[in-house]
Amino acid sequence: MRYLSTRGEAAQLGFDEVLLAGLAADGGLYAPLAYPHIAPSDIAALAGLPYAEAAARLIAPYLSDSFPLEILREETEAAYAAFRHRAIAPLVQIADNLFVLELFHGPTLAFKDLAMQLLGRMMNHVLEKRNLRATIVGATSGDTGAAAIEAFKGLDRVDVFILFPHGRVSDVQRRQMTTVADENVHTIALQGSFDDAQAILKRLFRAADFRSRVGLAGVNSINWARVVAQTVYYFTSAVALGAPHRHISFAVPTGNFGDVLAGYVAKHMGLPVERLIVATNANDILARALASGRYEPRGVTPTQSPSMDIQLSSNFERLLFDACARDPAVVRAAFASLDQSGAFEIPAPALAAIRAEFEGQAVGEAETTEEIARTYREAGYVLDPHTATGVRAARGRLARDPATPVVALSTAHPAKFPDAIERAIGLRAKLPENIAAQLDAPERFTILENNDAQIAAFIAERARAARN
Ligand SMILES: Cc1ncc(COP(=O)(O)O)c(C=O)c1O
Ligand SMILES: N[C@@H](CCOP(=O)(O)O)C(=O)O
Repeated sequence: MRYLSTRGEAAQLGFDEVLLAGLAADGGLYAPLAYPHIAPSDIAALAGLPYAEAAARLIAPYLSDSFPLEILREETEAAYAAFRHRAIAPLVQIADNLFVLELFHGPTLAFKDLAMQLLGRMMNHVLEKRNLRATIVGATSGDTGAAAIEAFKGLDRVDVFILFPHGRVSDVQRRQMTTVADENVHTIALQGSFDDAQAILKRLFRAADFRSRVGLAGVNSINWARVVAQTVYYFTSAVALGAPHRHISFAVPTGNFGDVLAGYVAKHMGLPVERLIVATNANDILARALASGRYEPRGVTPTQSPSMDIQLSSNFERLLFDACARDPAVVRAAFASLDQSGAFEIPAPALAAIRAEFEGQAVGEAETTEEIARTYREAGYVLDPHTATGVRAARGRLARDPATPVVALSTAHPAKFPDAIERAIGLRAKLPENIAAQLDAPERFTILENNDAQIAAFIAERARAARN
């Protein structure tokens, strides 16, 4: 498989290069030349397979020769071996035709582990094969950072730098990142929002000198491998509910648009997906853009679902690219307009194509709290506040289409957000014991200003790859 940039001005690359490249040199995101087609009989054959085997079969068509199926199988098996649930991503029914897909049984209690545990192994494999070092820089609104640190800590070939918005992640999320003692892990509390952190990251990728000096690599959903690994649970959950013989809708708590994009990719690989419901919190740019056709960030509002406190959703660019018939000039014009005037209009045919597959719903703070309380009252099930936005949006969909099952992606364990849970149902969700114990270790992080030069200097000074 070869990959091209959404902005059309960077070289086409193979999978290994895309895995290490992160952002394309022209500022675009890599997308495969075509989505591989999985035949209905091959989808049906996923039923009953271990998650790791399903992952190997679905990811294999995206790779290059350096990853024969046997190596990929070893890596998927190792990636999911330590998950706390045998099914890896189990489904729980909470109402008629409404299912929660639990994606929080990995080591850091969020859906990021499902991709990151594999990405860490794949990246290490390519670095070893090429005898390279990498400097991973990641932006996080709370969960990607912990998952990346867990996946890459202690690896000799990698240094990890994570930028998180100072004071805007939950205590548990911050401690998951800052209590890790490994020397190759560096956490930066940025005086700014997640959007500021991601903007810095993208500018660092475009600084050619810095990029090559430190061997810059990215593990945000900028990295195509993250998106591909996230397609797997759409397949496994849909198959458990009767796909390919039945259509399924998915409601996805959305911020950077990586998770719901994976659902879209799964659909374009052949999975019968009825609707993709983009659930946002009060940071509702995606719901507004789907309704009005205008993509216009309005500044980030802090909420009880902090991981979704995002306005500039990186992966929307990949969707726009497809929706405008893969014309990179349209994508370049849209992002030039965003830079210059703070907004862009989605061209009418692209908007129609997007609306044919997606719908958006913004879920406010009071509704989120209400949803946690309602689901607990009616089903005895505790939702985390991110998942609650998805469940709320799923109920809206079911009111319009009661016949099609809706899977709401549960993106985090409720114990990561104990205050929100206590407010809603008066109970404090408990962390698994091994995780609670780790979080008591001393914290280690550096507060830095929202300033590219300062951050680049901090990274260059500490990155071992810069010293070779
Ligand atoms: C718990 C949680 N839910 C939802 C999201 C949103 O996912 P995405 O950024 O892929 O849209 C995130 C962050 O990515 C998250 O950490
Ligand atoms: N919500 C995310 C934001 C980054 O998303 P990513 O999927 O692009 O890594 C977080 O928790 O950090």
